[in-house]
Amino acid sequence: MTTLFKDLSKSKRENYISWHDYFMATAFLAAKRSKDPCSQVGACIVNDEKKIVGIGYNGMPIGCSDEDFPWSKDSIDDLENKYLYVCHAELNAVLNKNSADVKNCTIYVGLFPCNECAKVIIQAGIKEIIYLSDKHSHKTSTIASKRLLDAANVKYWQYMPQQCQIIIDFSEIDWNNMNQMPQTPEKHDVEKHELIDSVFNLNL
Ligand SMILES: O=c1ccn([C@H]2C[C@H](O)[C@@H](COP(=O)(O)O)O2)c(=O)[nH]1
Ligand SMILES: [Zn+2]
Repeated sequence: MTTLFKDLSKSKRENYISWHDYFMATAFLAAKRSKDPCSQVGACIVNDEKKIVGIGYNGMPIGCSDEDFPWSKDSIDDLENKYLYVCHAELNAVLNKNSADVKNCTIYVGLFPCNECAKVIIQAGIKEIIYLSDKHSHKTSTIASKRLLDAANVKYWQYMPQQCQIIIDFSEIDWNNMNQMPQTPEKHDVEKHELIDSVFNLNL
């Protein structure tokens, strides 16, 4: 008898995330590391093989403590505002690159790049910017940025994610399966077991 039903075990999952959502979500995940109380920005650089070659978020330079440098933005003393000190997400993503260069790459970023980042993007050879928010579009730094990017033929466009939320749920993992210890446990299996124990101890 021929079956009228599709064998689900043989079909691929349908609700996997798109490339654009994946790279933008990666930028957003990086932004979660930011200490900026007002704007957490993340950037993710991707090459033409869809490989991530750089990730960054806005933060104080190495050796400049997040505790000692200011995070405010409206002190009358410029030296007490973050702007003179913080490294922007795009700069960090380029500097953190794990490839020889980022020529012809695309950068995914939560906030439209400022003029300083536009210069870095252009000089690094990045050819496309995909951004979410343009909340500083009225600022001279954004207007100058667009002028630079237009002149240098760097494409930019605003992305609307296909899913408004992507939830990372660590408890989705198949703990039961991971818990099956082999007869002669390898070192990594013991570590896995310890991890499971510590997760359960945290009541996750
Ligand atoms: O191209 C950019 C522009 C800004 N940022 C960072 C720098 C600051 O930490 C915040 C902006 O702070 P506001 O309070 O929204 O002015 O965003 C960046 O990483 N890249
Ligand atoms: Zn910038």
